[in-house]
Amino acid sequence: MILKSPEKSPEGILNLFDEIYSQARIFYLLKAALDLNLFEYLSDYRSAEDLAEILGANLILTEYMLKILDELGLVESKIVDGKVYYKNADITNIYLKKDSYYNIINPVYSYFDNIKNWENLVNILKNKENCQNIDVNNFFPNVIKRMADECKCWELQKVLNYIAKYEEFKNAKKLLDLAGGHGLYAIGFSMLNKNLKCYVFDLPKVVEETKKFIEKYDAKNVFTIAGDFYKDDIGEGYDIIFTSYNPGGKNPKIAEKVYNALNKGGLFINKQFFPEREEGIKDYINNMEWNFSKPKGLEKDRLRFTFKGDLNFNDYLKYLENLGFKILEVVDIPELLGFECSGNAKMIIAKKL
Ligand SMILES: C[S@@+](CC[C@H](N)C(=O)[O-])C[C@H]1O[C@@H](n2cnc3c(N)ncnc32)[C@H](O)[C@@H]1O
Repeated sequence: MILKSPEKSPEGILNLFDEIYSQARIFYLLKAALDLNLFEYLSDYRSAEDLAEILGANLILTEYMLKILDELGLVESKIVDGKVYYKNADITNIYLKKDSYYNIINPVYSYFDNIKNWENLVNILKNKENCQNIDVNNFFPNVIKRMADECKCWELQKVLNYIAKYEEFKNAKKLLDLAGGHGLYAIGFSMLNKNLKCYVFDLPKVVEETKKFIEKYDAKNVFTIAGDFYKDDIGEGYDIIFTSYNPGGKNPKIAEKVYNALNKGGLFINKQFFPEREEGIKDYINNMEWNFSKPKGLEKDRLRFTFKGDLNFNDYLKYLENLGFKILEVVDIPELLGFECSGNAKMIIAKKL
């Protein structure tokens, strides 16, 4: 055996592990940087010595960490008298510093939480029920805080400004944000149209959080309705029903409820993921993760962001038309945002005839 090579070289296997290991190391380096509040100290240029001292960290490791963060575009460097100084890049100041209104530190930490499931994958794989015993009422109050931080720094403004151009919006008096969670869309709509009364419908424990956002933004024309949209009445007489990333957003029964609750001539604006094809490893990983848990009260289907009873995109549009909607527009969300994001999100704008 010792004199005979195998038929194939180990290059493929070694490179695969090496590449993945490098990415994993960067992942944990970023976690350490955030755990140490490293970016909090780099608003202005500092040397590695200075930073190591502040953090109580090893100098050589701090130097390498800064070089890596520089390569990643999170800090920038300058050399003065042969000495290197580092400070945060602009995007780091905007998104990774605690005092920035737009910081997304909380959503970023969900990566560090979720990776624990992958460390525990054998157990998850062997637990054939794949059940985490949380229910929607306890799960969503945290999810929506993360989603508020995420949407408020780009998607929220893009969507609000897009919808504000509609005459139907300008003339609207009553809007429902169905499964509105944090309520930032409703709050934003109420700022764009001062004559509009906005209602955020969501689960009882979630609307307790919504109320905190309403108070924070001093939104006098935004109100909450606690309920379960599968079982409860969602109200009536709305000129606009908006809904975003709502588990019922591809469900025909919810579409019918929306139709009945809208005034004639009113708009149904539905922003959802329509993941219809699996196109490779990223989709497989995301869909695998989606199947790690099944919170009680959510009938998840196999693909990420899909639920039992959902219609696919084309059938959903046809269903809306059969109900009596005219599809005015379908907006491609990555196009609206100006960058690619996974999940094939679309915003359907339909008018009740
Ligand atoms: C993914 S979050 C979306 C939040 C917000 N619309 C956004 O786009 O950022 C889904 C929302 O649906 C709500 N939800 C889930 N099931 C619900 C139900 N049966 N009745 C009412 N709301 C529900 C959750 O509480 C949560 O606020």
